[in-house]
Amino acid sequence: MEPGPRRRRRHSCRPPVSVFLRDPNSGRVYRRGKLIGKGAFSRCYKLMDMSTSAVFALKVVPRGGGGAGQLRTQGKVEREIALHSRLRHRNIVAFHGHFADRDHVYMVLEYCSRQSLAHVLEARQTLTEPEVRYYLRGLVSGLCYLHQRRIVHRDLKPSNFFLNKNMVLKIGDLGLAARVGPGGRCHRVLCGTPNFLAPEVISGSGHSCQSDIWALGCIMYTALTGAPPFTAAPLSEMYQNIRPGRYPEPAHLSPDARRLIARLLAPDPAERPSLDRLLRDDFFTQGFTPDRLPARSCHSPPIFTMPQPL
Ligand SMILES: CC[C@@H]1C(=O)N(C)c2cncnc2N1C1CCCC1
Repeated sequence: MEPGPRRRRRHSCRPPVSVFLRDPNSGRVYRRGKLIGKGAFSRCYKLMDMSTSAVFALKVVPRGGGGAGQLRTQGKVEREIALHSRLRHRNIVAFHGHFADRDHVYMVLEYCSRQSLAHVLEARQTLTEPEVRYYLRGLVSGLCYLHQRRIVHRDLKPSNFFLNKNMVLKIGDLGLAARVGPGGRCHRVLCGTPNFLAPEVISGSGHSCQSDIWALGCIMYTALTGAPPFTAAPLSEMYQNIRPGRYPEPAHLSPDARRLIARLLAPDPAERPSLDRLLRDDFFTQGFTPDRLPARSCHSPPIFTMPQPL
């Protein structure tokens, strides 16, 4: 009997995630809540600590039954845990613990009840300049912490910027993050298609802190105009626009915003501002930055009442 064609493993035959989970390292018992999302390699759930009722986000990665793809996923997960578990910063998603059983690897992460900046952009299309200053300030602060530890994120994009109930921005998903070598570059092959690829990454010189800063430029442009700077299809045409840093001039933005975007999207990585120079740019110093945002700004433009001079 000829063996039939090997059936590709369908996702449906993934082992189930039990409702009660015990972290053997801490002894904590958690109750798994509803599924809040599915990625290519992971499923995410709401999670409650049974003894404190504290709520977390659980990221579950199945342990493969062998096979090349699984080995890569295992290495990837271990690297993400090794990197994320050592980080602690207000604008980085808190890592509360990890454990594994026969079928899965579990990561207990900070729960962000207002989802991500991608959801805000989906609801609002564009943000006001004060809101963009607010989000960029949190982003720059978290990114500074990563870059000081020689870690490049490599996949900065709105869906990786989570928002907690107080609208504090938290950089998450360090699955593609990597330590940069002494030359300040990371050449590890990227097993994901990052959104905002910098010219030097396309030309194969590898990721650096400056390629994260290019991504900030793409995010600032997208949040202010409602569309990414480089969108052409096919990919080859988009790359032809990225290399020289050619994007549609956002005419209706303020001159300070246009100038900062042009600096961040400089084709030469050495010309892009460093993170601390970024916060001293006129865009930040000449404009009002709110200390916090109202939750309603997730779906409608906030009205900032300036403190009136007495
Ligand atoms: C757990 C995965 C991811 C995440 O990393 N965090 C911190 C998070 C924190 N809070 C809510 N959701 C979070 N997510 C979502 C779940 C579905 C897609 C991404």
